[in-house]
Amino acid sequence: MLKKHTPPEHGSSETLVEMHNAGVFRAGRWLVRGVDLTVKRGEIVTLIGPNGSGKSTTAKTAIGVMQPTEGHVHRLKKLRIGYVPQKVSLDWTLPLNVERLMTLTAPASQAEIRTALEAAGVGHLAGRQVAALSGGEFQRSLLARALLRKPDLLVLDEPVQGVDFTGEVALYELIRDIRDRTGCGILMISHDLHIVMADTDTVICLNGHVCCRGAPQSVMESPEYNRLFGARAAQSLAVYSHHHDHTHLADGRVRHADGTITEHCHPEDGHHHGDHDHHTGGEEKPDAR
Ligand SMILES: Nc1ncnc2c1ncn2[C@@H]1O[C@H](COP(=O)(O)OP(=O)(O)OP(=O)(O)O)[C@@H](O)[C@H]1O
Repeated sequence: MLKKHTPPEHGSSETLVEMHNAGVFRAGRWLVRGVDLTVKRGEIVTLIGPNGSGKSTTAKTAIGVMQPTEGHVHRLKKLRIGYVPQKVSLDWTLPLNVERLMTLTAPASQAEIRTALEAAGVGHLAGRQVAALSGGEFQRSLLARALLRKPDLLVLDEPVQGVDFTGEVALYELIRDIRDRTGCGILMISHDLHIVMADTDTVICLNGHVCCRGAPQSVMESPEYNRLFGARAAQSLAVYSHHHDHTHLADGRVRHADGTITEHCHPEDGHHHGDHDHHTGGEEKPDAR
């Protein structure tokens, strides 16, 4: 199992990227305007907002894939960025295994690939055809590819797309663990409004401009958020926080809170009442039920 590092103190940590009053004008209109955003080392910032509200545009501008028309973007010198885009263009009819997927965009050694896949909880899938992966396994493989760069800043555009609720929860845990282990900063985009991970330090709600921002709880309660998404969305927006009471090992067996190991989960196994942390990486894989 990989060793966890204590996350750095957010207050004193280095700023990785900073946007001041950034605006992007394309095809005769402003896609976003007036965006202020900061991501520090060890911090998780989540962009939420409806379709077309400018979340991807903001993230791409933050990492330099798109240039702002007005305002400023400052990135730390020699910032290493790991980016998982919203869409990945792959020819799904061609044979491609996970190991090869890892080196499509940049070369990497076998050892680096193995370490990254294990860190993303998919070490056992190296030889698997990409077309045969589940939604969660595919997202984890993309995450592993981004980790290959040993990023200071990880930018994840809808990392839980195509993943069911429990898989989503497990992926959020993995993302938090990556932050804890590496101390990287994370800029994450979420289009699903029903769950924002508890470890998010700041939620920025976009609607062509910054509608509101703050800690997840304060955004949920803000009148701007409620006006934009309505009372129903506000009711369903949950801040996710829980402990697992069991751990899935790489060979498929399950280790329980009392240390016993069984072939499968017990029907009564829960996700909300454990008293120990759920671990990912190393010889263990996260609970992705
Ligand atoms: N290069 C571009 N030129 C013109 N319009 C663009 C460009 N890129 C994005 N847009 C438009 O800008 C708007 C914001 O797009 P963006 O992808 O940032 O939204 P989003 O909030 O990430 O949406 P979604 O939740 O659907 O992914 C959309 O209407 C999109 O069509």
